[in-house]
Amino acid sequence: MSKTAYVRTKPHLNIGTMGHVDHGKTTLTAAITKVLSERGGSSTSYVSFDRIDRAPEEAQRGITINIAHVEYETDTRHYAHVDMPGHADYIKNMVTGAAQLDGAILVVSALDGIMPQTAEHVLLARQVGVDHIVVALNKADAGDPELTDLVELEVRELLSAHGYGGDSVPVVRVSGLRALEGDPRWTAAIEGLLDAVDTYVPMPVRYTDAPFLLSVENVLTITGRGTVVTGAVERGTVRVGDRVQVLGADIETVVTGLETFGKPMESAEAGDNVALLLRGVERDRVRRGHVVAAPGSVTPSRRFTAQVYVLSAKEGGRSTPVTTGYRPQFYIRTADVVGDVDLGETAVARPGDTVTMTVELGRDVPLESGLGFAIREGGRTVGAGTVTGLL
Ligand SMILES: Nc1nc2c(ncn2[C@@H]2O[C@H](COP(=O)(O)OP(=O)(O)OP(=O)(O)O)[C@@H](O)[C@H]2O)c(=O)[nH]1
Ligand SMILES: [Mg+2]
Repeated sequence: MSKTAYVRTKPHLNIGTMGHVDHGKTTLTAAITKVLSERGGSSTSYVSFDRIDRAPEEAQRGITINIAHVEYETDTRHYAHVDMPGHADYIKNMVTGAAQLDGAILVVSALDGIMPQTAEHVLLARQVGVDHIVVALNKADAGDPELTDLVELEVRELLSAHGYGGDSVPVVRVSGLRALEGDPRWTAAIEGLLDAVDTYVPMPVRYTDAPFLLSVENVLTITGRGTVVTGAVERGTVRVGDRVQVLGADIETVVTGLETFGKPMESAEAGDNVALLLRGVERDRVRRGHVVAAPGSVTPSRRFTAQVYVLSAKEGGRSTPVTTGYRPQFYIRTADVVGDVDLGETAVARPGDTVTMTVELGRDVPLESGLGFAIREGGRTVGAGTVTGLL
């Protein structure tokens, strides 16, 4: 563990790259850190492509599987950036990662245009509450300008169709590859992209005064120190020495260490990406999807009413209706839980319908009105909903 403490000098935001497989998300992520690391006065370190795509399984298959986090700093902000997987199988990770995003960079290859996962990621971003998207039209070095114009129109239309105001969304033509090579035209384009992110993605409201809550994304063991959970602080503040409850594991313990990007910190607040060292907790007691919270501040439950949009077949959803007794997976914060659907008098929900339903989950999870979730079945997203009441 590094000894240099994290110093909060600029507002912190969580953003990430999303988009179809091979459109250049990881290359662009590396290019952003390179351009910023070479800019005077920035504390950003360059993170190479290989270090972002680093899990052994990823190198073998050449696709991003786990969500990689990098950090960088512009003149006005500190960003944690998740490089999200493009492959359809890894949407589950994407749901987890995107849930914490204040904004996203949608990467679209100027050569290929909109592909199935481009559309799916925009839809998911909407569902998990990402309100601001900036588009990187990547591979602009290789694309024909007129075709690139068409791709831009297409992307704006897609964004408008999902309520993102496609006419006003910044679309920046970039080349992650050429910027990594240091070509001045394309490093300038990366600067332009970052300016668009700085100005277009607003600083979100952070609920720092609320009781602490963090949904566990990952669990690790640090030899000699104990069990660490990682994730984004959803609300509140946590300090070293604070008592916390781990919902799902039924444990109450004390936070004995706090870190962000390998740097120790005294206190973490809403929006921060952190690792929490938990006293005396065995590694296998805690899992992704559990929630760490201020003791007594949340009560898990399993029955709720929800407003749900059932995706149409065109959006990658089902082609047949959903009926009472349907039993899909519910993705709530970082949890993935099976649930029974009761449609009451409606009885049938057709693809494309918005319906009210009652859900009974397979286990208790912290729920509250207004919480968003995704419904998945057989590896694809089939619905998106919001909790309207607890039963
Ligand atoms: N010409 C050109 N090629 C690029 C550019 N950016 C990326 N590529 C190439 O496109 C391929 C895919 O790039 P990645 O960065 O791995 O794409 P990705 O979106 O992260 O892919 P997944 O993580 O598997 O979804 C690689 O061969 C890159 O070298 C670019 O700006 N211009
Ligand atoms: Mg990648």
